[in-house]
Amino acid sequence: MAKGVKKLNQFRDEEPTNEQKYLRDLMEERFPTKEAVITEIMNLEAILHLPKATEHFVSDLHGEYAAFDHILRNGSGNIKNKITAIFGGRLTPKRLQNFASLIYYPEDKLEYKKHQLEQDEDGALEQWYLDTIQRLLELLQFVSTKYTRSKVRKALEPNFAYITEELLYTDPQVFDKRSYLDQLMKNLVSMGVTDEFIIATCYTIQQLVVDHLHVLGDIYDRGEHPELIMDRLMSYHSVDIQWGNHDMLWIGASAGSALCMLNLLRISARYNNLATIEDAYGISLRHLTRFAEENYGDNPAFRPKLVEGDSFNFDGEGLQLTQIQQAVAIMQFKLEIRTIAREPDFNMADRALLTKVDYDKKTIQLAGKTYQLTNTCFDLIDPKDPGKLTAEEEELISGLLRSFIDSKSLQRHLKFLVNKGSMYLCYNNNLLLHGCMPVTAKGEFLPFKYHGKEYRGKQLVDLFDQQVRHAYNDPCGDDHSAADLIWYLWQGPISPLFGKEAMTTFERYFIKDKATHEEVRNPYFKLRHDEGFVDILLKEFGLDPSDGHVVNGHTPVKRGHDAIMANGKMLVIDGGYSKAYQPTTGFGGYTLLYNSYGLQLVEHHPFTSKEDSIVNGTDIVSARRVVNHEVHRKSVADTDIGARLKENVKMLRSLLAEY
Ligand SMILES: O=P(O)(O)OC[C@H]1O[C@](O)(COP(=O)(O)O)[C@@H](O)[C@@H]1O
Ligand SMILES: [Mn+2]
Repeated sequence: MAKGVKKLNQFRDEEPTNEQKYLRDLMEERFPTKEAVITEIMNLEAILHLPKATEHFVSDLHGEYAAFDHILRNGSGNIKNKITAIFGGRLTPKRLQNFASLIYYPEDKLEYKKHQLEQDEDGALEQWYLDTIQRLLELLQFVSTKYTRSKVRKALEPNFAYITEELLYTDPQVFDKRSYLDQLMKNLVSMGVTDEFIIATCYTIQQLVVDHLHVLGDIYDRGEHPELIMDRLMSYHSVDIQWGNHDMLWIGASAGSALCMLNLLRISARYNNLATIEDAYGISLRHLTRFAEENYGDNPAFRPKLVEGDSFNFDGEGLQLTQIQQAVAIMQFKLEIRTIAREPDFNMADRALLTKVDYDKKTIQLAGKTYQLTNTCFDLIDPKDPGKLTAEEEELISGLLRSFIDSKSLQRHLKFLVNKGSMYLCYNNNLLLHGCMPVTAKGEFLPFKYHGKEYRGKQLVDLFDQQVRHAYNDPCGDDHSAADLIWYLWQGPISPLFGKEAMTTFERYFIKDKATHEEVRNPYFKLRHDEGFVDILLKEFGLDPSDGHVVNGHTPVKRGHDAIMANGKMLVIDGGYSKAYQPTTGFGGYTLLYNSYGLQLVEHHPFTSKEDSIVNGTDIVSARRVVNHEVHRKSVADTDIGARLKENVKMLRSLLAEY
């Protein structure tokens, strides 16, 4: 115990918990003198009065790295807002936009500018550098005002921290200081580091404009580069993730669920993204490809989906993908029978579809009706035991599963996804959840029976959260059940991440009647328009309905359809990044910003390209809508971090009383 500190505080009403005692001990060690305690109290009290920092919400990234990267760089339009706030009226709209794209893509924009202005003989480039540095400093100053100096320092590139602080905090109007500042600027030029300085400052501005990022799930599947998104998230300054149903497939594969792995392989073949698995994660698909080529032919139902820019030749690469998709789909349908049989709690016997097929007549019985099957590819199915894998399928699956578990690059990403992620998150009185909370038509939380106990509402998502971690951390355990539960999260009828009665993949491949393709949504999706229902949901998670919101991703919102529901308490922000879904949604999707003034929904145009932004200054923010405007501007004191700081202040005050 530090010198001069009396034995534990006698004046507290209640006996402190072990955790409180531990924290106090730590505090005593960190602040061993009265002066140190006073300084820290003053520091924390000052922080509590700063404006609340900006949170940025994105969702359903689906492997679309370039679009996601752009949205991070422009802070969903927040950088442009700040630029307009300072330079509006001083710069033309074109110059504002050019300056914005310098901040988004500093390296490329600098090259472009140099190339553009180098030929000018009257020193245009030099003037541009001078103006640009001045403007950057002005902007940096503006975006720093929300933070303590120490936080700003942490966001600076260490090599330029000293010089930036001098430039930032010295008043150039004071005459004596002016020559000092001029000298600093000259030094930047004479040492040939102006470009580095500009680049570093642009990234610092990006970092300060958005303090914290929430990713509401579905990072993986459908798009080309989920692995680049994961790398970007891993180096982002502050982020949390709520898992999506697609993310579950990847976590499940690494937790030893063959069924999850087969689903993700099937989707990867369908969207022509097997390169992610082979090149980014180093998992060889040679054996699978050979097996598929030997056993399957062309089949119109299994051809890969074309997105803009794709062109297939259906007797080459396209045929190979068609063969792989069939091979994997059939193994998937076989394994579904086994899993459904060994997990009676899942209550999914009606989805063991291969057991309902008449293999001679090529028909299936579904809900008492018989349907003709088309485009079948059932040669490797034993009609007497349709769940049985052939010896080669068996070997193929176990080899692939081993490779998923052994892939170091994949495990690096998934470990981060599991550790930074969760089923849901309560953050600053908002509930963040990818899909839904399964309910009855009356809005009562649906029970899920698991190993003899019933779970519903918050308890249910907590159960899933705990089991996902358990399965991921013990991928080779004998007990299948936690890994099976991850698959249940992908397509189970009471999965909060799926939110539909059944996934009709089989029907879409083999049955013409479109009525069988429909996936019936849980009543949650209707009820979430109702304010009373959203209030109940918030209360279930211990949040205050008068101030809280629920944020969901998962369901693409069509342009013109409202993403703001229940009197502004329910917000749905499926990003719409997925190129494959843009023809349906008609635009680039929504993101959300939450700053000290309130929440804003941001609408995006589909992303074109980085080059377009650099050369033409194209931005993708199309409109912003205020969800709510705080009557009193929110400060750090009103946030979760603020609540923790207040606790610390309380503890420090009691410590002070004892010195
Ligand atoms: O468009 P695809 O590739 O056929 O996938 C459709 C499947 O994806 C799902 O929509 C799930 O994905 P989302 O979470 O992106 O909605 C299923 O409900 C559906 O069966
Ligand atoms: Mn989803």
